[in-house]
Amino acid sequence: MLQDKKIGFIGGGNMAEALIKGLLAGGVPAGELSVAEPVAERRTFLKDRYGVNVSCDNGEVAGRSDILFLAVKPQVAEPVLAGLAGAVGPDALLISIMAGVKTATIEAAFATGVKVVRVMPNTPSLVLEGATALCTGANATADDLSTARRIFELVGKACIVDEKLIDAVTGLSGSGPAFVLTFIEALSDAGVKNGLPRDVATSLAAQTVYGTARLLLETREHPAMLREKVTSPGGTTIAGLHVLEKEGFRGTVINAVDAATARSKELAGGK
Ligand SMILES: NC(=O)C1=CN([C@@H]2O[C@H](COP(=O)(O)OP(=O)(O)OC[C@H]3O[C@@H](n4cnc5c(N)ncnc54)[C@H](OP(=O)(O)O)[C@@H]3O)[C@@H](O)[C@H]2O)C=CC1
Ligand SMILES: O=C(O)[C@@H]1CCC=N1
Repeated sequence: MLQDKKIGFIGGGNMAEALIKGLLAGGVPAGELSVAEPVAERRTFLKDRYGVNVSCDNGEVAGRSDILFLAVKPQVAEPVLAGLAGAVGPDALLISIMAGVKTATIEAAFATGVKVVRVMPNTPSLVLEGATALCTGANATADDLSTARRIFELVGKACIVDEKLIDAVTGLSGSGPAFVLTFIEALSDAGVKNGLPRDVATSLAAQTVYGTARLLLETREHPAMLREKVTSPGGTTIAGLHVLEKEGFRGTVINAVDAATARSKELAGGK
């Protein structure tokens, strides 16, 4: 039961907040959650908003956690892991959400046998609509993986993948919200260019993306089949689709996900 576990976070940033919100919504008592965060204003915010325990001491939070989230930027992984080495209990489960950082790198920083689950969530977890993929390191058990999966199912959808696919997940769904938001902003700009007020344009653009995603998920039809139902012969949609194809829209999207995936692989080297 998650309710019986003490859960800690190293780093109290955007993703930690999204997960805290989901855990609370899932019935985990605030008193069981602790966050180690260096910035005093951020600690005050998290304590006041969510009622969680806060500390500026990573070791203190690690020492009292059955499940410990590693939620700092990958660029500070090395010193943070080194600082935690003696503080993590022998049965603790480490759940890393750090982009690019391999389970083997985390395991190497701790005593032999440390249990690590590596996860790539995304920011819609904040509104319980996250998309997450998880994989295990060398020592985490099937039970550990299912505990971690249950946590991420509190904040959205979760699936299990091999660790070699986590960089691709990072490029697609980890970074994906930024790509989708850029698309929504562009749709809104286009509406404004054609005379719509900004608030109307942004609301129409966001609802169109949200509604289309739900249509796809709920009908389980192929995207091309659903697109066909929008596209009248000689109509407006085919005129727009022609421009997207001419301008290389699909190739650009594929290149963007490729670049994000490649960057995730680079982060493994600590760069
Ligand atoms: N944001 C996203 O969409 C996603 C992020 N991730 C991964 O999640 C992790 C966190 O990202 P995100 O929440 O966006 O980042 P944030 O910068 O919002 O959060 C990281 C937090 O950790 C704090 N911190 C810095 N150094 C330390 C330290 N030594 N000990 C404890 N805390 C420290 C930071 O403080 P300060 O601000 O002072 O540096 C900050 O508050 C990253 O590894 C990222 O790759 C994964 C999926 C999606
Ligand atoms: O931009 C990043 O590096 C992180 C990882 C995935 C989303 N944000």
